[in-house]
Amino acid sequence: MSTTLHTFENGTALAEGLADAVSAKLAAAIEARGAASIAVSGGSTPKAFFQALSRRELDWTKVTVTLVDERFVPPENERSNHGLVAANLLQNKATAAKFLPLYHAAATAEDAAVKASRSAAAVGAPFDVVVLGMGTDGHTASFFPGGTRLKEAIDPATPRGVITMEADGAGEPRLTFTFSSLEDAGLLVLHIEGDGKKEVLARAEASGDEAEMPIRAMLRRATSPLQIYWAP
Ligand SMILES: O=C(O)[C@H](O)[C@@H](O)[C@H](O)[C@H](O)COP(=O)(O)O
Repeated sequence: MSTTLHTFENGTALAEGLADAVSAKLAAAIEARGAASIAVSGGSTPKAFFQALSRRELDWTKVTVTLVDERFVPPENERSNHGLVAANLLQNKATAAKFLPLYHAAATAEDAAVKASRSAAAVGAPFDVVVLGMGTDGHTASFFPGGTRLKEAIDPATPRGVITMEADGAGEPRLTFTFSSLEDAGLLVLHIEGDGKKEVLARAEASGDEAEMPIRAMLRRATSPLQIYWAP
């Protein structure tokens, strides 16, 4: 498994550079098979990237956008990643894209995960683009240290799909694609910003258990080369 570090002078330059790389990959997929798929992460980091990507000239009607993970809340909840993507990515040119939610108004997070797995089965196998984030605890997606189903989530033998996850620090129950759903994306990206996250990455790249810093599963075992995008 290989990683490549792409360093930018600031977040704005990174957002534009990442939007260029992602839109090129999506356009190539549309050219090759008439469709493209992208799974993005939530959190605070990706907002400027989403806004830059939303302005790129693409046949967005052929693009399916989904989430790497989601909090088990409806889109109108301020914690919703769907809400974040709707407000920042599904705008401008990208308004025409299809969105595939992970959250479903179901009795339990487990019921929602089953529905999300079913609807996602026809989309990402593999995804054309996956953009991961990373928490200061070394989690990515909803692969949290101490997570209820972490071992299952990062096990390469676990099938593609969406599973639930609960963990201290995760807030609500989470819905997350499994490692096997994400690690072979056509373009696999880790987007982090700030010196603090750079230090967390350095710790993750050192020796230690994947369970301690689950981003290590991607750094060590992803099939696709991991493109790390960083700005101070
Ligand atoms: O739902 C989420 O929170 C994300 O998918 C999560 O994995 C995120 O990428 C990291 O927590 C980093 O979040 P920040 O960008 O806010 O640091």
